[in-house]
Amino acid sequence: MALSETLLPLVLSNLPIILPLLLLLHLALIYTHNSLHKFPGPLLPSLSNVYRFFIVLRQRPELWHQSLHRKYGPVVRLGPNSLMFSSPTSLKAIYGLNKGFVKSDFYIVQQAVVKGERLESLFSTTDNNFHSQFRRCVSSAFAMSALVQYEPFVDNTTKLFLRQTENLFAGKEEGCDFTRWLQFYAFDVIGEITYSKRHGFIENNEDVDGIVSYLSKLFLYVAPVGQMPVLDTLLLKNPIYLKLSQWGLLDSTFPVAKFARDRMAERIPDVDSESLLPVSSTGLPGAGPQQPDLLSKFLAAKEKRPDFMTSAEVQTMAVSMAFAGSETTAITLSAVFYYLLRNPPALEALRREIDSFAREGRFSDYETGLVTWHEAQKLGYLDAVVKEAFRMHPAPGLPLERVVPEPGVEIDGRWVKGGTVVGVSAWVMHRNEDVFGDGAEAFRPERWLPDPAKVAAGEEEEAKRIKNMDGHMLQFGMGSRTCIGKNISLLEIYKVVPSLLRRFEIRLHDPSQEWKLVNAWFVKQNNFQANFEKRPLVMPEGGISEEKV
Ligand code: HEM
Repeated sequence: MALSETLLPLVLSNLPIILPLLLLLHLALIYTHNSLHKFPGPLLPSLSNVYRFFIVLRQRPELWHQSLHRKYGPVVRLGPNSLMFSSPTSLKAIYGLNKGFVKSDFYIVQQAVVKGERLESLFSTTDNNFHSQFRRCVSSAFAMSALVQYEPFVDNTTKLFLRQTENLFAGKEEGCDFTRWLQFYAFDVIGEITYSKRHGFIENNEDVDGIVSYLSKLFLYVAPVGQMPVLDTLLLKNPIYLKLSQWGLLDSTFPVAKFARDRMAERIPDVDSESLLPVSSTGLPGAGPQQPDLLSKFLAAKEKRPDFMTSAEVQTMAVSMAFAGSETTAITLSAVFYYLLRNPPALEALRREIDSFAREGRFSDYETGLVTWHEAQKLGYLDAVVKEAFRMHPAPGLPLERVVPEPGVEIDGRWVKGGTVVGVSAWVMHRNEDVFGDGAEAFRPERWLPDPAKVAAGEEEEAKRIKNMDGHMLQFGMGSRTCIGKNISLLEIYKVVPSLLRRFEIRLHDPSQEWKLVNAWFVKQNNFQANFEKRPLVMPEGGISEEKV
């Protein structure tokens, strides 16, 4: 008798037992994958990424991450192949330079598709070699020393922003959707720094080409799908879609990419050094002072390294500026104002600082209220407020995932096998009381200032405490993949916050209303309505000198 004749009926008759056994075996293999069963964590997420997908879909995963660490300690198993850490030492182990970690597939979900091909950006590439070459090509455009060149662009947009805030919202009882208004500001500043041309959000007080809502929707997709990247190959990057895109039958180019393409077309026709210079905001070449903008620097990098930087890299870089630099800056600005309005003593202290600076005649502009980067550097309480807002509300709301290199590494004294996805969440790290002191849940800018009582006991200790806090801030990431646009965003934030406070009294439209957070990779605020009243500029006590007007 053939084996199949005896075995098949046996298997079939025992299916009700065999199937559950196979399922159990399968689950046991997942559970023990990479020996991750040795790490604490809830059972269901360790068996399938579906659990995490739904948590992120519900848009407040940072609360889940915080509660997991409270319950399980400094390392938690977050999925079949992923761990989340929270200790200060894990930061260096995971994000330290030259450790060989690469970004996880979460970032591949964020890659755009152009003509059926995935487009790797500086932000989304998972290839360390490609990344380091790319970063080297463009890094000088983002150096602190380049800021001086961008300040006139930020000034243009900020002055318009102040004017429009007065025209559109001052004295209006209905107030304004502050987060949205700050988003318009951030998009226009980035447009101006990148192309010397604003998109027109502030002028028109509208979401030009639906860019803001497109980006929001994209992040709502990226965040949950990034928990199960395989879904992306069934959804936005499915083979049919890729083919249609390759054949040109489907053009899903993001509106910012179209804007970038048009600006490049204006400059690329004859690429000599003259044509790399930007056209002015009016769009007329030669009108107004010419400053090098980011696009001109990316084009110059293309000239210098044609073997690496093609037009595609230039365009990707230009588009990344809007992708990575607008929402994140707007979120931070919203956080600064929300926490100030919710904490009147902090708002009062900042006003006092700005007003006495004005009374001493230390601002250069007493007409529009604009504050220069150089002046803002001298406002110590402003610095404390901005840092505290970054701490309380870091823009990235998910762990910054990295893949452990083979054969594995030791993190916090525990061996983690190669291939495991690990990460730290800024929302967890920033509330670590060992680093940030007691009451880390509360907004208290004073924690960033030397405590006068302790200074008496030795200034060095206080300086060390503050430096240590600085070293554990994760809002810009850490290590080789740290935010390249950090200086640009700081330039915007440190200028526009005091400028707005010089010009306006700002209050919450309805203090009984809390803002509503949506964590879709970046933690955006909704329901933040504010009212503006015009405020006379505080003048210097000794009168105003001619050149300061
Ligand atoms: C407050 C504002 C900003 C915040 C909170 C922020 C946050 C971040 C974070 C957390 C990362 C690292 C992501 C990771 O490791 O997974 C990053 C990378 C990056 N950011 Fe920003 N960012 C801000 C502003 C900007 C601006 C203004 C620009 C452009 C002008 C920009 C461009 C980039 C780019 C290109 C990268 C990728 C860098 C690399 O991988 O080498 N960001 N940003």
